Amino acid sequence: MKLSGAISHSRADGEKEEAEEARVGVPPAVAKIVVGYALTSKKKKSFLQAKFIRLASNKGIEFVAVDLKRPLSEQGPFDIVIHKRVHPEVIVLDPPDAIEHLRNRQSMLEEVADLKLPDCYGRVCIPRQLVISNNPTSIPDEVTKAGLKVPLVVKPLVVDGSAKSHELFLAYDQCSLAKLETPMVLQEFVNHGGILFKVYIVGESIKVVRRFSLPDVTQCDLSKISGVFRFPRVSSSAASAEGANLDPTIAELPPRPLLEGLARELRLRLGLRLFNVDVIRQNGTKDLYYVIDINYFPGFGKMPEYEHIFTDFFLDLVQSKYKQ
Ligand SMILES: Nc1ncnc2c1ncn2[C@@H]1O[C@H](COP(=O)(O)OP(=O)(O)OP(=O)(O)O)[C@@H](O)[C@H]1O
Ligand SMILES: O=P(O)(O)O[C@H]1[C@H](O)[C@@H](O)[C@H](OP(=O)(O)O)[C@@H](OP(=O)(O)O)[C@H]1O
Ligand SMILES: [Mg+2]
Ligand SMILES: [Mg+2]
Repeated sequence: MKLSGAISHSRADGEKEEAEEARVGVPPAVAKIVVGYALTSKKKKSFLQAKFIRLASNKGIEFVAVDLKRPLSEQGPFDIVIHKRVHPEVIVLDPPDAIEHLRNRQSMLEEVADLKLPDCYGRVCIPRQLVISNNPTSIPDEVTKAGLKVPLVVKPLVVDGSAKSHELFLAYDQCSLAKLETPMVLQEFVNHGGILFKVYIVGESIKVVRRFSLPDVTQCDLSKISGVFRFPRVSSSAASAEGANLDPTIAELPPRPLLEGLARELRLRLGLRLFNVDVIRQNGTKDLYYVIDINYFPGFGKMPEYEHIFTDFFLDLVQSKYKQ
């Protein structure tokens, strides 16, 4: 099969003809790269948009669903396989172990905490956080012992693509935390002027966009409010922060060299090529950044120019394999 072999040249003639017949809408002369995908139907809808399929098809790239119930060796042949499921037969892009690392909100940020980036363009760190695995009644003590300050963002420990794993709360006091479901991560809330930077990484390309985020919490809020409050997925909402009339000092993008260094290091340390990083800048500072979330294969369909970035990425992947 074609997973580790060269593109169409490795096929027997009969096999080649059969494969080309199955490629609806792709002229045989340009059909060169078959990308197998094993994605949830939600992910398929957000990623495989008509415009992208058209553009890729014009450049000889075709997408074929991987049938998870059949051995991969009976399918394809594929040049590239993309997936967002741990599936033992398919270890192509990216390694399941490396993806697994991002399915836990504690391990996902460990590499960022260990980074030693030069700080000429700013510092990058992570908020203080604590994992609570069981016995919610001991939470207030554990929080005090860990020296965590309210407000706290409460996040499910495991991120598995379900809506529940994106159900987040903001806690204004420690006592109310006892009623929440474990295992969870308690992360210090960092005031950041209500703007978040989503840094998308596709191989060596990076693309950064602004998104709306949670507003700052003041000392006055803290003295008046108590309890835990569920909050919606602010940064994924349809309204874009890109066109909004934002305070330039808050909305100014992080320096490009800082993001490039961060992306390069994370790509190497995580061993992943398709992910995004949520970055905020602490309010009142010019250069103190926090990474609060890393997502494997996020909503790339919302990344500007994703069709071109992915098409180039796939072409580069295949070309470098040839060179090797
Ligand atoms: N430590 C923090 N300080 C300030 N705001 C935060 C913090 N953590 C999360 N937020 C806010 O909550 C939002 C959701 O948090 P997070 O990105 O961790 O959740 P998620 O469910 O993994 O989101 P995504 O849809 O990006 O996967 C962030 O986009 C940001 O607006
Ligand atoms: O487009 P951004 O703002 O980056 O948000 C993404 C999240 O970060 C991803 O975690 C979502 O994917 P999962 O729901 O599979 O985790 C992803 O789901 P999607 O691919 O269905 O759009 C998005 O919600
Ligand atoms: Mg996020
Ligand atoms: Mg996330």
